[in-house]
Amino acid sequence: MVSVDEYRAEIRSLLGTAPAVALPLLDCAGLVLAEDVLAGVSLPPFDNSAMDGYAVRAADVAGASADSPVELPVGEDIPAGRIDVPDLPPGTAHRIMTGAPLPPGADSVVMVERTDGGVERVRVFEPVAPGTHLRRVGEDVAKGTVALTAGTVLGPAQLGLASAVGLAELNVYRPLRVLVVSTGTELVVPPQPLEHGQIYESNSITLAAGIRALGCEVETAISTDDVGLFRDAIEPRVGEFDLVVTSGGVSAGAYEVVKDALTGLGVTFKKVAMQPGGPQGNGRWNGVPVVTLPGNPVSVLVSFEVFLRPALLAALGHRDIDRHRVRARLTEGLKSPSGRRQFRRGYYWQREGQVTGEVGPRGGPGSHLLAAFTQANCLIVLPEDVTEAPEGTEVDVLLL
Ligand SMILES: Nc1nc2c(c(=O)[nH]1)N[C@H]1C(S)=C(S)[C@@H](COP(=O)(O)OP(=O)(O)OC[C@H]3O[C@@H](n4cnc5c(N)ncnc54)[C@H](O)[C@@H]3O)O[C@H]1N2
Ligand code: MOO
Repeated sequence: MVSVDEYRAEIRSLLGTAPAVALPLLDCAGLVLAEDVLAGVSLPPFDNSAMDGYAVRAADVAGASADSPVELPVGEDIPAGRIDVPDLPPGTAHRIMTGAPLPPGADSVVMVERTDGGVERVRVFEPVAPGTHLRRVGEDVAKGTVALTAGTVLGPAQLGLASAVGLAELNVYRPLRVLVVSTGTELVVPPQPLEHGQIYESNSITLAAGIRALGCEVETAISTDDVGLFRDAIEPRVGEFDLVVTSGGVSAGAYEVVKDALTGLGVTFKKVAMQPGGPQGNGRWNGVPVVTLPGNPVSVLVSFEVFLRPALLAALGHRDIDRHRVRARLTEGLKSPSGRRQFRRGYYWQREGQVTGEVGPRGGPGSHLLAAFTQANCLIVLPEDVTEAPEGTEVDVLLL
């Protein structure tokens, strides 16, 4: 048996790191920047107005008040987008809009609300300090400096900034193309009718949804437990993918299609000291990384959480690959098999003012209890040397 930590490392090194690729900004959402981005322009690119109003010299309106306004002739209109910006002669104002370039000579902007809004001449009711309502060139980003560092996860703010500094594409770690294969002669794809002895297939949707949420591209396939049919259906497609993930057919019985088809082709099967998710396999099939998960739906989810999710995140360039881990007190006693790390589905909460949260199990240890998983918000971790954890025991909890 290999330990959970050894097997995690094995899957991580199997998946490696995806190559970098240039993608249009919107296709980069959720992906990780592969290299630093230098700002090709300053932000703001020029001194500009933060308000709709009048560009003035502060000295010209120094004595203004509601009772004795200062009246200035209005020279020109400077809407946002005007590129031939006229100078501001002393003793005059230009009408200016938010985002418009500050005319040379002006040192501040008076909001339109502090004036009579005049078009030919304007009466100003308040003085302004020099620099008021201005946004200075380079205040946000200076041209030539690093606007986004390699390793940044690209969300709305980061992609907006990339566009703001003039980029249409970014170099990101390429989303992996993953083939998810469910195996089992008993499997029926909804909404086909079900015979007694058959079940509806669910692992492919579980895995595809989990993998796609990380930013990968996913296709799914279903195979019976016939080794020949499995090889004929899947092998020709393997080369199109960066990773193949199978579920089912890896344990100890007869008709273990994945084990039977891939043993001797570069995939090795082993037992990991965990529950659920004990029977596992991985390797390369025609050079393509393959991870073979056990078939039980909860084993699939737990294996995804413990092995695949962190390895995929690392391959996609993420640094933060682990779920947040907190300590919590069990609200119910739990039993765990000796020598195995048990991951129980749980619900974690923290009362106001409480330092350590509380956690209660959702469903039993059975790896077929998929509905209970949907009620869970965490995995409770019971270490290898723990066989009994009474109510009140402090445990590690992985927040999902
Ligand atoms: N004699 C032993 N029997 C079993 C052992 C063992 O060590 N010795 N290990 C058990 C454990 S633990 C697990 S986990 C399973 C893993 O078995 P397989 O990977 O071979 O999975 P299957 O037998 O194909 O399926 C298990 C279970 O899950 C259902 N299943 C499979 N695929 C799907 C799917 N795509 N959607 C929904 N449900 C699926 C399948 O019908 C079975 O009920 O082996 C234990 N046995
Ligand atoms: O390891 Mo199996 O995944 O316990 O049910």
